[in-house]
Amino acid sequence: MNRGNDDNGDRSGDVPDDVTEPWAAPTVPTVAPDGGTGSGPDTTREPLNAYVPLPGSKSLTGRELILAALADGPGTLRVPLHSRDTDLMVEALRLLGTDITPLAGKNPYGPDLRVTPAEELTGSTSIDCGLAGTVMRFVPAVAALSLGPVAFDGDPYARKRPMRPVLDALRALGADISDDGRGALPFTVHGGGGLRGGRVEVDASLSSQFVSALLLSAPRFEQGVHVVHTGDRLPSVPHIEMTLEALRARGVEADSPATGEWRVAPGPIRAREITIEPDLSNAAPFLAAALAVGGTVSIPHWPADTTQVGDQLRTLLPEFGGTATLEHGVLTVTGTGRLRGVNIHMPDAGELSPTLVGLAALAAMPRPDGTPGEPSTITGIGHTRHHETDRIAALVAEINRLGGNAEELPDGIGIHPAAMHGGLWQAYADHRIATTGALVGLLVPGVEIDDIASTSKTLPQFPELWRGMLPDADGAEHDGLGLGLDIAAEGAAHGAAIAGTLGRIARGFLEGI
Ligand SMILES: O=C(O)C1=C[C@@H](OP(=O)(O)O)[C@@H](O)[C@H](O)C1
Ligand SMILES: C=C(OP(=O)(O)O)C(=O)O
Repeated sequence: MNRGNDDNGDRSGDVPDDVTEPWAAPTVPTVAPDGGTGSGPDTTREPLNAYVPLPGSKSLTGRELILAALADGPGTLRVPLHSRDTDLMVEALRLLGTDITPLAGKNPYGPDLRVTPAEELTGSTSIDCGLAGTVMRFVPAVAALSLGPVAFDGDPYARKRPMRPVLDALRALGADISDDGRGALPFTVHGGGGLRGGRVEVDASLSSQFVSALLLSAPRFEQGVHVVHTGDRLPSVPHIEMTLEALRARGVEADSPATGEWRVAPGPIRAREITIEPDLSNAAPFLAAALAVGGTVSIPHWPADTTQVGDQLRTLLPEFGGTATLEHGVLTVTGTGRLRGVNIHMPDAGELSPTLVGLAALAAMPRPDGTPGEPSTITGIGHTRHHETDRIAALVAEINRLGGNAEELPDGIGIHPAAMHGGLWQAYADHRIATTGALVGLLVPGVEIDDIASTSKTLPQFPELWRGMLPDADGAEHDGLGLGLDIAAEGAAHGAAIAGTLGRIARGFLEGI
C-alpha cells in the first residue's frame, strides 16, 4: 500500500517503493461467435447476473457517530460501516471520552455500535485522521468542546488537503487553534470546554465538508450557528442536506434560510437507534460494470428516500446506455455492453465522478467492427482535485498510461476516442481511483492496480465483492472474507447467480437487518 508515501502525486509510471503486490484486475472474457477474443466495449461477453449487498454509508456512519457522541444519552448504530475512515472516526471520538462498544449482531460486515456520550469531552490527546476528509474536517469542532489540547495529523497526503476555511471559521466562533499558519494538518485545537457559536462566514468552494463540520456540532455551541458561504460555487450540496437531515432527525432545529446559508439552533441532540443505509456511492463501480460488460447488477436495501448523492446513479448511469430500475428496495442496472459517450456536469456528485470517467474511457474505445468510440466530457468536478488525491490529474494520467486519450479541463475531464491496453494503474492511495482501474480492467486485459488495499478507506471487502460479481468460469467459490456464514439462496431467490462469498454475505446481511 502506498499510504505512507510523502506525496501521492507521482504520475511517472513507476511503482511506488512500498507497494508489495499489484492486484490483477479480473477481465470478463469475450465469447466471440468465432471463438476469438476482442477487447472493445461491444464485444460479446458472458453477461453479469449479480446481486451485491453493500456495507453501510461512510457519510452517514461518520455523521451519526458524531451526533451519537454529542447526544443526550446512549444510542445505537445498526449496520454501520466498518472501514478505515469510520474506524478512525470511532477512535477519534473514543479519545475524546466517548464510549463506543461493539454489539453482537448478524451484520456480516461488522458489529453494531453502542455509543455512550462522555459526561464531559476530554482533550489532551492526539487524533489520527488518516486520509479521511470527514475526520479531519468534522472532529476539530468536537475537540473545541473538550477540555485540553487535541493534536490532529494524518497520512502524508492528508496534509495537502485544504483545512484553512474551516479552521478560520472555528476560530471566529471562539476556538483556539494553532497551525503555524499552515491552514492544513497538522494542527492543535486547544479545547476550552465549549464554543460561543453565532454567525460565521466560510468559503466552502473547495469542500462542502467545511459547512457540514460547523453544522454537526453546532447544537452544542452556546448560540448555535448561522453559516454563510462566501465562495462563488459550492460543491457536493447533497452532503450538506444530509447533515441538516441527520440533525433534524435528532430533534435539532436546522434549516437553510437562503441559498448558501444554514442555521442550527442550540439545544439537545436526541439519542436514537439508527439503521445506516448501504453506501450508495460505493455501488457506483458495481452498477457501472453491468453497463460495461452487459447483463445486470442488483444492489439490495436501496432506500426509497435518501439524502445520499449515490442515489443520483439512477439517472447518471443510464446516460451511458442501459437502464436503472428501483423495485422493492432493489436497484437493478441492466446494460448491453454498448456504451455511449456522455456530457455530464456534476458539481453535486463529485465522489461519483471517477466511476463515470472510467465508463467514459471504455465508451471511447473503438468498437470491434472498427467504428470509433465516442467522446465524453465530465465537468463541474474541479473540487475533486482536493479529494484523496488530485482526481482529475490522476484519472487523466492513468487513462493515458493505458493508451487512452484523456485531457484535463479546468473543471473536469475530456475523453477522446482511443483504444486502451493493459498495464499498471496507480491508485494514489485513493479508493475511488483504485475501483475505477478495476472497472477499466473488466474490458481491458492486463490492468494491474498498484494499491487495491486503498479501497479499505470505505469498502474493505471490495476485491472479494468485485470477484464475486463476475461470472465464475471454473465454478470455484471465492472465499476471501471468512465470514463463516451459510451459503445463501438469497440471490437465487432474486433470480441472480451469486458466487459463494457474495451468497454468504447476502444471507447474513439480509438476516441481520
Ligand atoms: O460530507 C461528506 O460526507 C462528504 C462530502 C463530499 O466532500 P466534498 O464536498 O469535499 O466533495 C464528498 O465528496 C465526500 O466523499 C464525503
Ligand atoms: C472525497 C471522498 O472522501 P473524503 O471523505 O475523505 O473527502 C470520497 O470518499 O470520495
